[in-house]
Amino acid sequence: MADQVLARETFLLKNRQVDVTLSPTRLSWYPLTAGDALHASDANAVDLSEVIAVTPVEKRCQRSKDGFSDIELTPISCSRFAVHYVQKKRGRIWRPGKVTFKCPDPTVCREWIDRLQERLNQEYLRPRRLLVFVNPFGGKKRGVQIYQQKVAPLFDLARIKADVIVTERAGHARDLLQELELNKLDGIVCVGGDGMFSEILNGLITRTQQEAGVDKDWLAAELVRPHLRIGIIPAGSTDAVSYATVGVNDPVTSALHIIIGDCQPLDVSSVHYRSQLLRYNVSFLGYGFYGDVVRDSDLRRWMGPTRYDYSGFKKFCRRKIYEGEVAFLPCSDQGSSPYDQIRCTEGCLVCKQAGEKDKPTPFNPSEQPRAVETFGPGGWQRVRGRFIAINAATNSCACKKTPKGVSPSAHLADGCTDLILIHATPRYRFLGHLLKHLTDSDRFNHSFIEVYRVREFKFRPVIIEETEDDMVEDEEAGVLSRRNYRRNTRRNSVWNCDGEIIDQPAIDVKVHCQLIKLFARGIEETKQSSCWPVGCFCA
Ligand SMILES: Nc1ncnc2c1ncn2[C@@H]1O[C@H](COP(=O)(O)OP(=O)(O)OP(=O)(O)O)[C@@H](O)[C@H]1O
Repeated sequence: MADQVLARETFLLKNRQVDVTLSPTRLSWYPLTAGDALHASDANAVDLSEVIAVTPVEKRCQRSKDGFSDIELTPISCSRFAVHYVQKKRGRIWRPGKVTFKCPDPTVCREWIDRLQERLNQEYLRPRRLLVFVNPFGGKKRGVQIYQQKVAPLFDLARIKADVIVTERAGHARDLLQELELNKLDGIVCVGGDGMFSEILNGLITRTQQEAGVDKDWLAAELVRPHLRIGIIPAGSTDAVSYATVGVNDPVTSALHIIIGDCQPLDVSSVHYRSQLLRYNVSFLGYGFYGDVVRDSDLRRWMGPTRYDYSGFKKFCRRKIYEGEVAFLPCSDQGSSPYDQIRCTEGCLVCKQAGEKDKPTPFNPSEQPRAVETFGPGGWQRVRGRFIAINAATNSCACKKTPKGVSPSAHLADGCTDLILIHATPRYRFLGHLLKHLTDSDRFNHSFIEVYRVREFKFRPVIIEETEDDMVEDEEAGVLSRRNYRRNTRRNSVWNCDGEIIDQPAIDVKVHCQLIKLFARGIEETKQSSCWPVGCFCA
């Protein structure tokens, strides 16, 4: 099928004759004259799935040939068409590329444009109509500029109709998603950071459950998958979701993934407090250190992205300890582990198998039980301890600061989250663990860290009584003075839920396998494979 020739013609490319062939999946061209090889940097084939658009080039300016006026420009009409396609650069960056063919006559040119356009129309995953939300205040406040200058021209080129809404307040996009007509859309795009993405995610899933009559507050509910895909144009401070699903935080790359209709399923965790849904989450949940950092940094938004460094340093110096109990339901796939070094890349087999196993069952509202399970039986395990941090990484959570992520082997769509328990330990050891996030080394190889791949977990904080024993133990470790010990053990932390704050410490979390789909394709393998998962300093 791939070798079948649909059309073949001789055209001019940069004034050289080329033999152009169209197959069902590729457009390729080769120089006809021996020794007339194309320049090494010129492509000589493109996959039709990665063609952005085909456009006629009606007129072209050429220098007059009379020899008297070099600078005089004469428009001449000619028969040309341009094929715009995705060019892959270093470090998983994509850019639009263009090749222009000159045809023997206008009829042939028209025929080729129609033929190529027809093939593109058959790419049914490509979006035709999108709803775009732009956060004008995310990251460096360049959301509107990024959309207008880098994204809108590409959407126009690809003939995508975009309805653009610039948000006026926090929560605006989430509220609009409850009322707007979504039926005619092929996807929703957010221009902003992780907080903005979280709004769209929560708005879309909530709307879908409402329409399907699913009780979102019921922890055991089988949630219904939204039919719309979400696209992320990164314009925030961290852009962790973009890093984890595309590999870079580059607006043009993400726009091109949207245009060609890439599709990446993604796990979503629902976070509950008692019998109430608090939020949906896709990447990171952190209590203790990371909860304190997000709470502190939220008060310093005026500092821009550097607020995370400042608050991180401050909270590291404080090193608070929180006591509590974690119960979790381990992943049913015995072969999958956070230590297995199997990285989730484009076309990941682990995610594929999880998706096949976890086909959604039709929803029946009459079957909803109301009982709320606490620390349930049936495979549940518990760990009680004094923790610096309790983290859950539903994907690698890679970002610029942590190129390989919080949990490098976590998967985008395996229905599990990696639960990382960091027990109380002296500062220098915790620092050793944190520094490993900057390198390739195994960040879990410490006696004070336990990691489990789980489908569900619950956390209950414990306000501990101070005992002599505890204090002696801490003093022996040389970590905390009595005064600090009292100060450090009394208060609860908050949860950092994809960069937003959840105040209730006692939460129940359940991962919903492949609940949503993004316009992305996962982390592409590159020749510089050591640079996984991108954003890596050498990319
Ligand atoms: N018009 C607006 N005015 C004020 N806040 C807004 C507006 N639109 C959205 N928001 C809120 O701004 C918050 C932060 O936005 P966003 O995530 O885009 O940027 P960021 O926090 O800088 O990036 P990141 O989350 O990647 O660190 C979001 O929680 C969102 O709800």
